[in-house]
Order: sequence, then C-alpha cells, then structure tokens
Amino acid sequence: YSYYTFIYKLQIEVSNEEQWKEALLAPGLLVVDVYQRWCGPCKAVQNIFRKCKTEYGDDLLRFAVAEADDILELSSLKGKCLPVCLFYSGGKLLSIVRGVNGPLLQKTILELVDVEKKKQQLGSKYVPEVRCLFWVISLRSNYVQEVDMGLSDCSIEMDSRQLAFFFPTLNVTSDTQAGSISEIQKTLALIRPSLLRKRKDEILKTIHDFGFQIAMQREITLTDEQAKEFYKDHDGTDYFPGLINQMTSGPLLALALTREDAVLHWRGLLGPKVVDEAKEKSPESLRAQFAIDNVAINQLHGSSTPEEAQRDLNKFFPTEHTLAVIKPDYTQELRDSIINRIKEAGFSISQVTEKKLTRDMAEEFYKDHVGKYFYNHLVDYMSRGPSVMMILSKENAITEWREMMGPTDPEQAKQGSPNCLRAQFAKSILENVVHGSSNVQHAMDNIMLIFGDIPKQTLLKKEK
Ligand SMILES: Nc1ncnc2c1ncn2[C@@H]1O[C@H](COP(=O)(O)OP(=O)(O)OP(=O)(O)O)[C@@H](O)[C@H]1O
Repeated sequence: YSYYTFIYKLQIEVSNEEQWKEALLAPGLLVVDVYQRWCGPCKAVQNIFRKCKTEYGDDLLRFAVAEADDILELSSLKGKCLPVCLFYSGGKLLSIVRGVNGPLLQKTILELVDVEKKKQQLGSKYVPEVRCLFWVISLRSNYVQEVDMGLSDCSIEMDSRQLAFFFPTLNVTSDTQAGSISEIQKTLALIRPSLLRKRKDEILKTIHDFGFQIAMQREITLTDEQAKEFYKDHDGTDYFPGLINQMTSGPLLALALTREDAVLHWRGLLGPKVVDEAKEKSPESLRAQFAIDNVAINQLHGSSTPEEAQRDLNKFFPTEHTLAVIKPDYTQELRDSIINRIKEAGFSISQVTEKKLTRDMAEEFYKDHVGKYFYNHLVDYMSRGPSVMMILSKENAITEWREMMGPTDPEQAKQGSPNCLRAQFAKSILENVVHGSSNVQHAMDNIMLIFGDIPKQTLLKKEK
C-alpha cells in the first residue's frame, strides 16, 4: 500500500492546480501519467519513460504523475484504471495514449520531442505539422484502439481529443503489461454492523466516489452459525471470537460491487487487515478511515479472488426465481424482443411455456384484486388468449424483473423509466404487456399454479 506515498525521481508529482499550471507552462514536452488512487502510478509506463529519457532525453522532455481526482482538467478521467498518458506542450494537449502500449508511447514521445527540437531551432519560423490520433471504436468487441493517421487537420485532432475526454467511461481496453484486458467484475463487500450503524451514508458515498456501482445490496443479520460458516477458515485464530461477535452484533450490509477489476480495486482500497497496521502504514485506506473506536476488528470485507467473489456472492445473493408472463395478444415479434431483452439482462429462463389461462386460473392468479373495479376486465384479459409463462432465474430476479417491466401504468412508466417494457409496449394500465411476481411467496405460489411442483433440482439444472 505504500504506492500511495511513492515519490518518483523520473516524474514530478503534480497534486494541486498550482503545480499543474506550473508543469504545463514549463518549456518542452510534458508527458503526464494520469493515475487513480487505488491503482497508483503505472510502473510499466515508468519503465518505458525511463528508456525514452535515456535514449532521447534532454531538457525538452519532462514527465509527471497526477492523480485524476486532484486536477480539475483531469476529472473526466476519474475511475479509469487503465494508464492514460497525456502529452502537452506550451499548455496545449497534443496527444493521448491509453494503456501500456510501449511502441506507441515511444513513437509518440520521439515524434513530439523532435517537434520541440525543431521549435527551439527555428523559433518563430517553425510551422507545425499536425498529426492526428483517431479512435477506432468497435462496439461489438468494446475495443478501442488508437491509430495515428498522420493527417493535417486540426478539427479532426480536436474530435479525437474530445472523444477521449467526453467518453472516458467507454469500456476502453488496450494493451496492458501482461497483455490481459481489464474487465467489469463483481465482488462482494461487507460493511460490518458497527460501521453500518454509525457511518452508512459516508461509506456508501465513498464506494460510489471510487467508481463502483452497487449492483445488489442486502441488509442481513447473521446468526452465529452463518458467521462461523462464512469465516470457517479463520476458526482457531485469536481474533475469531471477536470477528464472529462483530459480524453478528446487528444487521450488516452485503454489497455486490461492480467496476473494472472490482476484486483487486476493492481489496486495494481496503488496506491492511489489522486496524492498527492500517492506521500506521496506510492511513488513507478504508479500513483505517472507517475504523470504529475501541473495536479491534476492521469494519470492511472484500473477496480476495474472482472465484472467491463468486462463492461469496452466491452466499449473500442466492439465485432467486420469479414468474414472468407476457400477457395475451402479443405478436411473435414482441415475444421475441422481450425474450431477447430478458436474456441480455442476464436472466436464465429456467422454464417456458405458452398457455391460455382458464377463467378459474386467471381469478386465482389475481385473487388479491378481487373486488377492485378493474378485476373482471383483468380476468377477461388474462383468459382471452395464450400467455408466455416463464420462470426467470438470477440473483435478485424478483426485483430486477419488476424493474425491467416498470410501473403498472405505462403513462407513469414513460415519464419515469422510458426504457422499461411497459413504457415501450403497454397499451394501457390494464393491458400492460407483462407480469412479474411481487415477492418470494407470490413467486412460489404462482410458479406452482402454472408449472406445478417443480423440484428445485430441475430449476438448478436448467440454470446451468
Ligand atoms: N387502476 C387500474 N386500472 C386498470 N387495470 C389495473 C389497474 N391497476 C392494476 N391493473 C391491472 O391489474 C394488474 C395487477 O395489478 P398490480 O397492482 O398487481 O400491478 P403490477 O404488480 O404492476 O402488475 P402485475 O401483477 O400484472 O405484475 C396490472 O398489471 C394491470 O393489468
């Protein structure tokens, strides 16, 4: 964790606006490695810079490191763990290279240093030859590649620059040191009860500020057995009783966090496991920042590997099943497009059947609405033709499918969530295209009504 405090001789450290302005206005080419707090400056890039400095180094080539959070101009690069190098001269941004692309970095530095030399030799007689970087974006592969087109058109160069700055959240992947590609991952974070009681809003804001999305969350009070099972590998250690005590002292918050390389980043932010060590060696780490007075156990957990994250997530967010119905009068095209949307959202369709409900079944299905003014119309509608009945399986399936459907009334849906199915396809509040169970009991009852008693094993097998 000491990478937070490294000072590099090769690179000047820019950590406030004043230093930023000073660095930009110094003569020559300035190459800035923009980094994120949890990644630290990129060591692989430093090696390339060191080589360049030795090969073509003179006073016209300078290097800097700056944290995206510290400098306003760099704020659009917040949250990207991929190294981003910016090339400036006379305060102007000339070029951007993302990723540890040694040859491209070297080539860019060589060319731009040459320009600086010419400028120095020719003074005001120097006429710039503009070279442009284009971003070739293949949406299908989510891959962004930089190509030096060597064109002389300033407006095109501006476009590419703007592209990089205005779409920093594009899933940009480029060469990395090990040739691997950063990917969106999920990890499990636990906020232990004492911290949750005292500083819930603050820790959630911090998580958000560090670029994580909360894909799922659940407040849960663990029993002694559940806590012991979760931490069984620590059984027998001197801290085990204290840990179990902390884990069961009230509700904790389990979070499924997503972002690029979520597992590594979350672990990196947490810092050392022992609170005193975290405070001493890594005071910026979350375990130091969010330690609770007089509690020796740290307040935050994170999975160690992607495999462990998957196991941990399954424990806190087990697969749920919900009943989804495409209501009568659908066209084949509508049915296919809804099913595609379901698959794209990551649901497994564990069972599917097309079935015309009898009046009795429709009455049973909507028995909670008996007596309401629309009840008879609802039963008529639901029994007048076949419906597509599906069991959808996923963590958090009930809530997620209801979110996909949107509000009961399509007019309200169009206002608040225009992309939901009801906003796009419902005819009216009555004929609103899709149904989804409201809770676990409702899901179980209606799955039983439509599909009979499906053994759990069948569902699990189908999920795979
Ligand atoms: N005010 C209303 N006027 C007409 N029909 C209505 C009205 N409210 C609900 N409905 C019909 O009854 C169904 C069940 O209503 P409920 O309040 O359970 O909404 P929902 O949970 O969004 O929908 P569903 O149970 O079909 O998933 C609605 O989907 C709709 O078809």
